[in-house]
Amino acid sequence: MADSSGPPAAPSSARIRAEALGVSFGAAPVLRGIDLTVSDGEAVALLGANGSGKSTLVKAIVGLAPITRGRVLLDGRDVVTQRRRIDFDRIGYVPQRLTAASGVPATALEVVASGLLSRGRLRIGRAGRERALAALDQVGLADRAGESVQIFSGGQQQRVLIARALVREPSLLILDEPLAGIDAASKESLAATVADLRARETTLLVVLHEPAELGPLIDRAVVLRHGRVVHDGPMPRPAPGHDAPDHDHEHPHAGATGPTVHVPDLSVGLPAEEEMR
Ligand SMILES: Nc1ncnc2c1ncn2[C@@H]1O[C@H](COP(=O)(O)OP(=O)(O)OP(=O)(O)O)[C@@H](O)[C@H]1O
Repeated sequence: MADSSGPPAAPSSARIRAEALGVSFGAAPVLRGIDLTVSDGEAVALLGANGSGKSTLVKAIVGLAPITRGRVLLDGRDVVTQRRRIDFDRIGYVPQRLTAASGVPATALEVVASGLLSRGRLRIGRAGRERALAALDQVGLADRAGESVQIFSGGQQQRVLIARALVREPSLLILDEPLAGIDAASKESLAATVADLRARETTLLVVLHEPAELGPLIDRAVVLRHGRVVHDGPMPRPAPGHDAPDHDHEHPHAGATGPTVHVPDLSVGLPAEEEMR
């Protein structure tokens, strides 16, 4: 069986481990030999220009992108060959640019409680509702629990979706651009949620658009460029001009306290953000 004859498990502290990971869509390689480790309790940001492969990498990590080379281990288990042995109940994933409003009228509480429906559990019950309310409280929306998500702003809907992931009390949470295109109040609330998760020692992998986002809450940044890791270390500090589309060079940062880092193009993708509005 693949489970018993598979390669040896990763060190126990590694929640996520990508080894020489390659993903291709048809003939087009999107990830080209990614090595990445996220250890237990770490908060790691994934950065890079539009199209560099960030979403594809997080999808591959949860087994939703076709792995053509290398492997991904979650808690030491291969996401392809040992998938059934991975405890996905403790792993939360919030994809990019979804809305919580599907066209079916549902309250925020109902959307969050739906995160508990799994393994044939078709009823939520009072305890489930209390957990859903607690998760909404974690994202600052407990007072809106009974309202329809259809009237929520994009940022509030994003917070509801994060609450739906949090209701299972995940010990590992993967967020794909949670701050993209959302209002200032929701950004502030999500930063507070992330601080709360850090206090609970939740392991985090968060795709971000700019290095400054969530800065002090992040332990390490991994920067992708054209499907490769070009930086894995302290959060880059882009100087003025670093967000120009053609900017890509190496130089020391005057007065920087941390090490000099290679800062690739981290340009903000305004069109993508506007899609959210
Ligand atoms: N299902 C797919 N089929 C074909 N190509 C895809 C698919 N998913 C992603 N790609 C391509 O892979 C490349 C990387 O896309 P990805 O969404 O991972 O980038 P990203 O870094 O997350 O970008 P953004 O910051 O704009 O979200 C893009 O060129 C994209 O068009």
